[in-house]
Amino acid sequence: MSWLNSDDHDWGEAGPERTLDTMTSEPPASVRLSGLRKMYGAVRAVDGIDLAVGAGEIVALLGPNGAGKSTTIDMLLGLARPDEGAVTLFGLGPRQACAAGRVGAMLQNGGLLPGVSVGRMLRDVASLYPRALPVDEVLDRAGVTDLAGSRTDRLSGGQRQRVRFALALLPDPDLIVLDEPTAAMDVESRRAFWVAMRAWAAGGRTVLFATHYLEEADDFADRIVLLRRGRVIADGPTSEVKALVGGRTIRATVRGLDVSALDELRRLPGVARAERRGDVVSLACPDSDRALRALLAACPDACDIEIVGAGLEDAFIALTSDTALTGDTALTGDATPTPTPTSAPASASTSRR
Ligand SMILES: Nc1ncnc2c1ncn2[C@@H]1O[C@H](COP(=O)(O)OP(=O)(O)OP(=O)(O)O)[C@@H](O)[C@H]1O
Repeated sequence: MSWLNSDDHDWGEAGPERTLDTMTSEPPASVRLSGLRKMYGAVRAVDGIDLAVGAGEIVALLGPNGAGKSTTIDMLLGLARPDEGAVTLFGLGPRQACAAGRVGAMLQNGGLLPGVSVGRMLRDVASLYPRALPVDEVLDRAGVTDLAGSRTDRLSGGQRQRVRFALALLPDPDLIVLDEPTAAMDVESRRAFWVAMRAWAAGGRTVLFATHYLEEADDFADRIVLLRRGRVIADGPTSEVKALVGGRTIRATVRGLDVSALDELRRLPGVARAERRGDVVSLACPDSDRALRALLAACPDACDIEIVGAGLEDAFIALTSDTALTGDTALTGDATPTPTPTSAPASASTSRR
């Protein structure tokens, strides 16, 4: 794991910090980020992130390229120094928490010891932890028993990822942090990875992972934190993040619809946008009940009607697109209500900057 040879990042971590966690009798959060900022030259990679992740939560960090996910994870693990703000893991500084074996990490470019077998590397690394799982068990859990005798520098990209997963499990951590864990895996490996991950997390352990695979976040995470330009723009249960972009789509077959009739559908109450493909119209609806009543009144012959919830993909694009920032899109446009901390569901929060 990269922090094992991260001497170049040795910037003198302080002892346990006096955070809210350490000043109360509450058990400390698995992860607490307070006012984190990081600049690379003129680039604001991370621009004021506050985040608390409780024990047993599975949190997906989502965001477009360059949103600041990897930089956040690097600071969280003590691999990069924040310009401002603080990180605590279980009430400890990140390097202390990692050294104590409380944290396992799987990074995009985390190195593997070269020139040794996978089994040998795991045994060597295990000896560095105060309490490590037996190597055979880790190989089995990560599904890489067949790779135990393979040299680490002769693995494929997907195999390397699975071995990195084994390394992350090795200290029997309470928290696993994963940066795009399945990026190089084929479909079968990806499926097997998430099965193994679920089994591991079922014991109430905490998982924080960055991904571009929205389906993975939807399938696996309890909570989604959406980043854009180094800031948190939405944070809440998956279903609530989806709800932030305003509801549902109504699809119906309406025969003989011309352009002016489509314009009329766009103006129906409860409808934000209308599109047509052949005879099938799709209406994006912040208020689908109202929209359906209006559609049936306007087009009594409409048939094959279906109503579907907003997908995570829609939420992701709407919340992170450039136009979302300018305030003229589905997030803030005329027909779709702007999600704000008061209009958003109780436990979801958003901020627009
Ligand atoms: N070492 C670095 N030096 C200079 N700029 C950097 C460095 N690391 C990251 N950046 C910049 O900081 C910003 C955030 O990058 P980061 O890698 O954290 O984003 P990300 O959300 O992980 O992106 P991706 O999904 O593409 O991996 C980007 O603009 C990136 O170019």
